[in-house]
Amino acid sequence: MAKPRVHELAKELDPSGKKVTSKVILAWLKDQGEFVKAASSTVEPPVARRVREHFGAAAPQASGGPKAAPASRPAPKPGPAAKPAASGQSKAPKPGAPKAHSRTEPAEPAVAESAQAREATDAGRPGPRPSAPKDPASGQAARPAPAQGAGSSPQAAQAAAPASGRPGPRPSAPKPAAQASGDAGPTPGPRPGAPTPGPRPGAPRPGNNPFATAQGMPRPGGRGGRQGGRGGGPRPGNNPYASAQGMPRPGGSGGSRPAGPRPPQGGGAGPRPQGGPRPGGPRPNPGMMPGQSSIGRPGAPARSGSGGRGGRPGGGSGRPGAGGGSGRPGGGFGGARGGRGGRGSTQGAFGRGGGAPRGRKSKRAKRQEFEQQSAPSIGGVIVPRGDGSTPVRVRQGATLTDLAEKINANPAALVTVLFHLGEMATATQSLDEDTFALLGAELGYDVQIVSPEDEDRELLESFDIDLDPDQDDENLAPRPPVVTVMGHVDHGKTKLLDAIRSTDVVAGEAGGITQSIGAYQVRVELGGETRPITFIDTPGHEAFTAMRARGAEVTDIAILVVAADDGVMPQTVEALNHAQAANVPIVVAVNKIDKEGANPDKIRGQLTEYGLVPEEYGGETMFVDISAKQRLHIDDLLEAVLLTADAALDLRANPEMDARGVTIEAKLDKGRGAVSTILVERGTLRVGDPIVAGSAYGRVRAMFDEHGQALTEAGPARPALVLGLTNVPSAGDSFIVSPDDRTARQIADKREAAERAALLAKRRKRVSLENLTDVLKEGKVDTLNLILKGDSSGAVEALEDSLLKIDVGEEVALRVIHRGVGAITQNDVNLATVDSAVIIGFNVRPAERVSEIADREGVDMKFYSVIYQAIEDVESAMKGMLKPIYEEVELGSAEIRQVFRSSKFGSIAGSIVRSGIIKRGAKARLVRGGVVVNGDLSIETLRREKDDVTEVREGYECGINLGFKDIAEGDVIETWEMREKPRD
Ligand SMILES: Nc1nc2c(ncn2[C@@H]2O[C@H](COP(=O)(O)OP(=O)(O)OP(=O)(O)O)[C@@H](O)[C@H]2O)c(=O)[nH]1
Repeated sequence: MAKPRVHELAKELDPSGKKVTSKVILAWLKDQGEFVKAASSTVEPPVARRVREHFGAAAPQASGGPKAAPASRPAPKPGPAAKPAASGQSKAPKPGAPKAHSRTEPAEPAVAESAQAREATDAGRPGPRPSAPKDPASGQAARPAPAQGAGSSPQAAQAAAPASGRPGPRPSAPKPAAQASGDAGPTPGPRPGAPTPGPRPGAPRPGNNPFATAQGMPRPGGRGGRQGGRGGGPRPGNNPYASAQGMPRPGGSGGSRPAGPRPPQGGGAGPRPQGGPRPGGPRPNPGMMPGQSSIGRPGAPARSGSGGRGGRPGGGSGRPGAGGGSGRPGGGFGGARGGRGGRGSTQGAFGRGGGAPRGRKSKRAKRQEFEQQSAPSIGGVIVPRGDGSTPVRVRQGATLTDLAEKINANPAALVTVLFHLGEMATATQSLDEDTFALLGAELGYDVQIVSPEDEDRELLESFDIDLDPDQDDENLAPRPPVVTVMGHVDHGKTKLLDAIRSTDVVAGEAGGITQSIGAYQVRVELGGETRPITFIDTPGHEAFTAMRARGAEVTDIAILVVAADDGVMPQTVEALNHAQAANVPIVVAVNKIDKEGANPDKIRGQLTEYGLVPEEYGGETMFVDISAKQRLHIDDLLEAVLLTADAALDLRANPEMDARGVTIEAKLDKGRGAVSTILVERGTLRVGDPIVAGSAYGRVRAMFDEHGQALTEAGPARPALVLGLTNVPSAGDSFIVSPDDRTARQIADKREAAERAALLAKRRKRVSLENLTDVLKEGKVDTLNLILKGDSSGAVEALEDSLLKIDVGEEVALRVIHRGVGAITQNDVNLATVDSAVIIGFNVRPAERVSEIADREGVDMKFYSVIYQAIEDVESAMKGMLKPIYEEVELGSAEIRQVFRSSKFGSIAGSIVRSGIIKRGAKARLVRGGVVVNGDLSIETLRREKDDVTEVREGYECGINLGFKDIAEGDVIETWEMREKPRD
């Protein structure tokens, strides 16, 4: 619908052009605060409607014509009308009646109805209108302000107001003249703060300017009385749909203040506007926002129900203007809305909308209050409290944030609580079990750390991998026993294992056991049948216990070696204790019976004291006298092993399932990558199977047995060398065949994350408030943190064991914070940076660019190829006696681009110098994939083109002869020289 122009409206309203001229309308509109410039200006439909209402009523009257028609009246607000009706005044229209007026429509019928409405409204309009008395003299002033709220349609006012003797008849009907003069605005409704609806300032209200951005925006407060006619509702501007219109104005006492709490207005004289928020009205709430409240709240009376209140005569109510209840008194727009509200739609929606949130908020607030009341306050923070035994499961290496998530607390609050308990930790720092226990006890939770085994089990279960052994008899088949040899130092364990290896009845066919793969199988003749026995090739209970500590209980039977010439020694006892603790049956090998002074009976007697009673003494333990050196009675020993297994154990496993087992040993091989010796416990491992071992995963590329023979499959208790893992697992890591490669990778990743978290938990510095002072005081007391990297897990373990045996008194402690197989990585350097650790590389070198990072971070890296040197250095360093006589100074490195074989010179490395200088005669090492292939080389010859040179600089190509054949493209030649370094 096109927007009408002012002159069109004038013509429409008064075709004669005598009274209602464009000028008059313009003046009125300006007075109303509308932004209109000239007669040709368009006005928004709601404004046009108000013009029609105003002049539609006024013009005819003025002209003496019929009050007709075009009037599109504001909704006469049924509510107030209803009340008067109920009060018995005349034939008040029913609540619904005003509806007829709520439409902008020319209505002859409206005239008739409006009479009723008038009466009703007037009757119900108790309040003196402060603004009204202004100019009663007009004679036409009987017509009340159009803004008188619900019940006060202009028409009604016209007819009834003067006669009704209302206390404050409001001469609101602005006389055209007055309007024209601009000093007596129609002021549809007074406002509380503006009892006198004063003349409007001349400034046009921008609400009618479609380009104005500030329509209806807060206006400075000085406009108090101006818009009284708008009743309590905020002025909606000229756009009925603009949500931003009619925003509350700061300090504005103007009538547009929609629903804010107002001071009570006294008695009937109160200038309270119609429809304005009631003094005792609602507190501000979202529902009172302009645009909502203006309709929902002030307009509320428009509803038939609440209209009663709105229309209640002012007597005693102190709400003089309450009759207006509509809140949208004069505004045609508001009235129209009010009319809808009268049907309960808009009003209801907005009205409820205003109230509900308040209710919800209140509930929430109450709940929060309740929760806070029930929470303990420790260190001034609020933390939810458990009932003392509420179980909370957290993984190893969990942080306060993890715990906070489980108990629905704020991590920062937990940090505070912990601090008050004397422990300092950040929210994201991994904590150990004790700390969680402490915190849990304080807060009423039973914090349980999920054990690594449980965690792993849960992890595998999450991938639908069930670790429970198959107990179904039908599926089980006998398997060989797995045997570990234990005993005191030098009692002949290694010798015995060698002797056993040579007894393999089929070794001859396969060429004997050619390589040590960490475990091997021998076949033994017993009772006419050939039976295999699997031996773990790492003697000693340390390895056995280390495996157990990792959850790998692979050993079925232990052979306890005791030298007959020596007797039971401390480690003999330790070993038998470990075996007994693991419920592993023991077969005693009384060794060195060939030696003079050997007394096997003495051994039997001694061991009886430890619960190992020989069969010949009526016990259950088999003792076999042997000589490992002379390979005497080895068969008897193996037979005893089998007999013990048969007697004491049920060695069966299901070979028809996906394989599971344990990694016995693993290392990084120069040419073959990660090489792991695994022992299958159940099922059958086949080439091609995707497997995951600890945090290593991959596909079985190839398998070999201890004879170097390729295997296509390995059944229960079968040790095998496996190629194909992407990285090196740790000894004792269990392995499983996974459904697919992807699952294998995911499991490995998750295990790695768990390991990292556990490691972080372990290396948390245990500094507490109690011991902080001590630690500071003992500044000289330090811990030497070490990170060990080596080319095989065995080497790393050996190095660690040896290092930890170093005893340098109580002043200095040594801690291995990380160990691993393979090149030194950036992660290692990062860890060393955090914990001020020294990195020890045994036969390994840093990965690419890692030296640089270590240099930058000031991380010390030491490289060794002989264990005792490492031990010596560390020991000296700890004793403060390490005199750095020489230090290795890197000279430069070259990458081999091509290898030339010459019968005369051997292998020549066609290389390019990558960094520094390569000098003839310098010491060199050959590095392949981060692993030192040979660390004891030197640059024997150095050539540029065909010339012998003494040095070649970075970026140049050269030919290098290392005097070493096994060189390959991609290898790196690192050179260094030893320089004396003064001890600082
Ligand atoms: N006469 C004699 N000597 C033996 C016998 N068994 C081992 N030895 C010797 O005892 C010494 C130690 O033997 P190992 O097999 O290295 O003993 P071990 O228990 O493995 O020693 P550690 O690895 O140090 O724990 C070696 O010199 C062997 O030659 C034996 O039956 N008779």
